[in-house]
Amino acid sequence: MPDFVGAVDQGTTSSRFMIFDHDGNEVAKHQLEHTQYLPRPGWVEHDPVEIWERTNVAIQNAIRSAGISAADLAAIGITNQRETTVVWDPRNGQPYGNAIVWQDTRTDRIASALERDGHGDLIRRRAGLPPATYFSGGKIKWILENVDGVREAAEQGNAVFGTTDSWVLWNLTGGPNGGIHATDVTNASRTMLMDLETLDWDDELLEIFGIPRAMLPTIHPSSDPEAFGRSRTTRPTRTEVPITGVLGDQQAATVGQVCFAVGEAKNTYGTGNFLLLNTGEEAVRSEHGLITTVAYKFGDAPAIYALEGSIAVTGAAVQWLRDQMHAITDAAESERLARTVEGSEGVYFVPAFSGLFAPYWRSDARGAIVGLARYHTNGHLARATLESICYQSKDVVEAMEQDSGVHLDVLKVDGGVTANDLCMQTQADILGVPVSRPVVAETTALGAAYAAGLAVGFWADTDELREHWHESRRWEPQWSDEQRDHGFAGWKKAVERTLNWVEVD
Ligand SMILES: Nc1ncnc2c1ncn2[C@@H]1O[C@H](COP(=O)(O)OP(=O)(O)O)[C@@H](O)[C@H]1O
Ligand SMILES: O=P(O)(O)OC[C@H](O)CO
Repeated sequence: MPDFVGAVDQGTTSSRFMIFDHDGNEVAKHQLEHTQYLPRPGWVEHDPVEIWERTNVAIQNAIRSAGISAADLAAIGITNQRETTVVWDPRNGQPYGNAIVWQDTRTDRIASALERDGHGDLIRRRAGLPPATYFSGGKIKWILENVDGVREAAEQGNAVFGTTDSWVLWNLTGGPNGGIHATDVTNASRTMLMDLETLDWDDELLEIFGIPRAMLPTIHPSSDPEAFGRSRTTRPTRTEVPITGVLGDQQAATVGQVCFAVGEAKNTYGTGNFLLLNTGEEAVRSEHGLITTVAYKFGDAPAIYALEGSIAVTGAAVQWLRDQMHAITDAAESERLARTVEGSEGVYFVPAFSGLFAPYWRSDARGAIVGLARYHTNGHLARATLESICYQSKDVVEAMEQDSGVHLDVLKVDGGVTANDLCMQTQADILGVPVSRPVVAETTALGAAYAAGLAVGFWADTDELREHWHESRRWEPQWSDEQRDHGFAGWKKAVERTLNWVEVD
């Protein structure tokens, strides 16, 4: 058996390839950002060709920097930004336009029409999701209705859909020359088109959206020794490596954080925040604004479900400070700037750039900064930005505790923003529970590697994976209850101010 497992992490801001050893330690990594296209207010796009080319370069470079060859990889896993929708021509690999990213709100009218036409309950019941701009179904419908020739092409089998896992997998396994058009249950559970119980595309949902089944990838378990084929492009040796794990990035982080028992949860802080709570073999329905999703399915074992609190804009608010406001020059500077003041002193920033996701699901919300006086500085704005990440997480933790009855005694965290010490301390203060980060912070790629490695026997079982998890850092709450309650009440008031801002009907 080769000594390593590789993982593609095709994220919202970058694509990376990571190589792990048998103990789950990082051996090598190569990461490349891709362009964020913001052509109109509310629109967010990526160029699928750029994503694939950069992913491919990241794979080659990571293998080279590890000083190994592709033959040393026992398997490859793929994990990805979920929901982001690519439609392409399988005859030549040409996409029909840019990918519509999960944060994009152009489908707000489609989402509200689904509710108005009485389809909301069926979608919630069968797919576990509220009709929202976030999920892929509306994005596919938008492309079919707005991009010339795509509907006819789809009906003839010349336009296929995939989230970026499928796009990368198809290219990695040969593209127009026999590429495999597939996805896994976790990614399919983000489309509004899959029945959570049968784990297959649902004809009634496809009918509602007007999407031909022929466009859709085949759905497989997240960990499978055969279904995803072999990588044909892992140069320099061109050795074919089996691809045996595919799962959405938040589900992968759940696996990487070894949340294998009912009641275990993690919160990932990237472009957005995503808190997932393992609910076992039961697809628990939320009454407090969370969504029901597949956490993972390993081979023939039953699917494991999760309750998820998805937040659209967290690290992206830091990117906004950097790229749009030019208040900082890099993400880490947000911490230095925030430390120039003692606190946010009444300023709240609600970054509802894509409306509000969990637990509000309000596509009519837009961003707001409230509580400003002439006294305030960009230091307060930076504080309020970091606090917005933590207050939004508090909203979903509260919803999760109400839905599940599980009271978190510690919050396991990971993702780019967890490098921000002040933000993590603020999170512990606002939640009133300790926050804990593992040694391997790249839990997303690690989870994809675990799914791939389990399928080929590189790791025996989930008990073995548990042994790899070690805490690197813990933040203890320091605020008084009064301070915490006062701060959260202000946040709730600020959120109110953002609602009903745009017309979506
Ligand atoms: N030190 C930091 N402080 C605050 N935010 C940070 C810091 N470092 C990175 N980020 C944010 O983390 C995000 C990237 O995290 P990552 O986990 O790579 O995200 P993704 O998987 O969504 O691409 C960016 O939005 C960036 O603004
Ligand atoms: O790429 P990330 O880490 O921002 O994750 C994006 C989510 O998968 C969107 O649902």
